[in-house]
Amino acid sequence: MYLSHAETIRWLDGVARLRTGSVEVAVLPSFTALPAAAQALAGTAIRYGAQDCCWADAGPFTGEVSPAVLRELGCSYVEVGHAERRRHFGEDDAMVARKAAAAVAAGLVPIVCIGEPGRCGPAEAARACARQLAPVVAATGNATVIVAYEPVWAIGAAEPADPGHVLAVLADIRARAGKARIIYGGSAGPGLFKRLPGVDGLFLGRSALDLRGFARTLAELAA
Ligand SMILES: O=C[C@H](O)COP(=O)(O)O
Repeated sequence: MYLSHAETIRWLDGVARLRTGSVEVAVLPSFTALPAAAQALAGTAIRYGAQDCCWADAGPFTGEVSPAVLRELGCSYVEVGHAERRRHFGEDDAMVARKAAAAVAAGLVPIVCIGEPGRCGPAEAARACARQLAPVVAATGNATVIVAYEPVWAIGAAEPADPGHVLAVLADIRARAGKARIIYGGSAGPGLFKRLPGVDGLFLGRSALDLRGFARTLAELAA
């Protein structure tokens, strides 16, 4: 919710012109921009998805958005369990797991956000992530899932978490997450990827809104 609708459309047009090379790129704009994303990204390798979904495909859930409808709109991915959903909208680990399972059932790849709420050592952070991840693993089985490790305190911050911390927590997540790909988010941007060996990708927030910075990050992932 950083951009207006008109700004989002201009941003999507810019994203469509990015050189992605071998990097898999997906963007997750606001629900209202998904048809525009379909149009702007048609003919590119860039996929798109949503920032949340309901745990049900249809029924009496006023204001919610169905994962089946997201698929109908051409989404490949849907983010579930972002820290802001957990903090402002009361989403708990069980609800996030239900959403992830509903996404899988609808043919979407869930991007499941986990992360410790406050600054702490890697062992405590790994315990918090394990608690959040366990119901998701139980609910999604062998399905394709992406785990976005986002230390909550690093979201919207001046700097990402220290790479040593990230890599220590990531090792524990990887041991619990089966074949899921694990990406890092939280003030990620240019210069970070090479400092996180073994991370499968980055989850960009603010830095992706600057298309020149987005392009630099993409070039680093492609290198
Ligand atoms: O949704 C985006 C992530 O929470 C990261 O945001 P940020 O890169 O602006 O800190």
